[in-house]
Amino acid sequence: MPEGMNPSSSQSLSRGHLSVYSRSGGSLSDSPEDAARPAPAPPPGSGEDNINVVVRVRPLSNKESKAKDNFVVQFPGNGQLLLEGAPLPAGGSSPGSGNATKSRLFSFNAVFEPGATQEDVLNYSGVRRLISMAVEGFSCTVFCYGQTGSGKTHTLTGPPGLFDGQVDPQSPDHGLVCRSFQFLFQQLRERSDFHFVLKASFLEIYNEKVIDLLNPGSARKPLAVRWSKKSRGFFVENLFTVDCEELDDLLAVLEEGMRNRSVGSHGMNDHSSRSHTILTVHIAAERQMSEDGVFISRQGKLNFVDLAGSEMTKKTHSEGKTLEEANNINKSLMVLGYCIASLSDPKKKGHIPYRDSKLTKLLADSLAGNGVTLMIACISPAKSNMSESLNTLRYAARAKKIRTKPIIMMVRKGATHCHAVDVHRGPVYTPARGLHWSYAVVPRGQMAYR
Ligand SMILES: Nc1ncnc2c1ncn2[C@@H]1O[C@H](COP(=O)(O)OP(=O)(O)OP(=O)(O)O)[C@@H](O)[C@H]1O
Repeated sequence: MPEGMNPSSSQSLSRGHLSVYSRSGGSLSDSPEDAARPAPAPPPGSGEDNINVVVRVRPLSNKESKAKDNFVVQFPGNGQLLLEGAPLPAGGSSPGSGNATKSRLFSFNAVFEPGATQEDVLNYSGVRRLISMAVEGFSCTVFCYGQTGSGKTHTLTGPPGLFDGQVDPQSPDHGLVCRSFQFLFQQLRERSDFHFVLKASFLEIYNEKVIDLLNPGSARKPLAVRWSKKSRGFFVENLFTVDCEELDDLLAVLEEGMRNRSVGSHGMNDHSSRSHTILTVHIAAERQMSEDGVFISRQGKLNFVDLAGSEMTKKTHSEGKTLEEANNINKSLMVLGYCIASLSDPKKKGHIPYRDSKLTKLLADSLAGNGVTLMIACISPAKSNMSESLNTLRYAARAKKIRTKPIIMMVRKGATHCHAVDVHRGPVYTPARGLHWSYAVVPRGQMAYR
């Protein structure tokens, strides 16, 4: 148990550490065995996928325990979470609702109780399936969302200090990123039918500026975010990408980025991320399709996004530089909130304000494009953080309604030329094999994920 956390708060939970909701045929809540299998095809005809959402509740911190803060979260099971005594909005329809409270029940793909380990999060959040899908050519994103000090960085990379000095890759404190890298290489070793090429990049968005965390020699010179007509998405110009042949190379990328990112201290977290970070692993899988030198290359992607936490500056006692950072963090999270609200409301079919922040430009494809996305909402169980936890859970519940259209991106390379094609997985009939799931290569622009 890392320093600063109250061990008794996790011991007080007797119902196990995980509460999983398994949709029939759903893609999350996988057992380790399920997740190790290749990602199954989505149901025929759907072509769409919901953003999967899990919640992690951290233990009470020592500070919260010392202040005799109450533990206000209950775990009824089945992916449900009950927030006790949440305030009703002032001016609500019920009489006297200004001071009134009500317990609120939420339902997610999985809920991790305070005693859940880092390994539990790898095994039961659905991230193993996401990695399998990235290997197959899908663009996959894991992002952590929540108030400052709620455990986002702890969940993705581990507790503070883990990357100072010599790093032990076997440390039980490692978060989802290091564990995912190990699982990814395990998957690649099992796929000898493809030749894989991995590249990684690591950036942060600090005060609305994109900084390359792998190229600090550039004196933190901000990079431009541009729109690519070809890929119909935003990208960061001149971002450093590193070839990663071995697991150690990916771990070196993680360590380097973690050392270079912006961290600060305020009233609610001594090691607070002052920026949003995005670590991306590009996974190109190439296979020779015919004797005459035609290759198919699948272009998968795995993004790990550690969002800076929303802050009530009164509570964090931010001032000067920390206040400027907090304002930028809150502003970009507000734009993200607008985007999530618009995307989750089927009546709002119009404009989504992606262009209003660098963060939403770079997350646009994960939120509503062709990607597969997992959101990990992190909350504190303390009564003093009730309204922030309620906000996070509302965001998370909204995000769960967003639907994306995952597709595999492939490039077909001939012996003398190379051109892009779109590839679909779906039912194909051949006399030899009958009806079976397979890939179909179609000219760009005639995409249909079936
Ligand atoms: N599940 C957990 N178990 C044990 N300790 C935890 C857990 N989650 C968070 N912590 C501890 O709580 C503290 C704050 O967590 P962390 O820095 O990850 O929060 P954060 O949400 O990333 O905050 P910020 O937005 O300010 O960066 C850290 O010391 C971390 O190790």
